[in-house]
Amino acid sequence: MTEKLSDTARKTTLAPLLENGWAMVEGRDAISKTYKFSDFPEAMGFMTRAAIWAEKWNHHPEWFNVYSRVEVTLTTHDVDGLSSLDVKLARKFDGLVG
Ligand SMILES: C[C@H](O)[C@H](O)[C@H]1CNC2=NC(N)=NC(=O)C2=N1
Repeated sequence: MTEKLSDTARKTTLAPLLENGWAMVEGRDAISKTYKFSDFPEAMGFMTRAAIWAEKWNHHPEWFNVYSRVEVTLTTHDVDGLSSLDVKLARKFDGLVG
């Protein structure tokens, strides 16, 4: 059962992401990050690898791509806000580029 992130979890698990390029989305309980790549194939490579994890975990990003830029927004629609699944996916996405 997915639940909204508790205040404690926000301090312990969300805070490090917010120091690593993720930001709260204004007016929503969601986080976003813009990844920059060298070109379109690199951006698509990231999206393809990210999509495999999203599908595996049944947790899907909202995202927008233009050429080498990928803007990712994560939130959990089922709880209308952030959950541990968003933290898990954000960490995975950062790991794919790291
Ligand atoms: C029915 C299906 O399990 C749900 O719609 C899943 C799919 N992917 C999802 N992705 C995200 N980001 N939030 C959800 O609540 C969600 N729910």
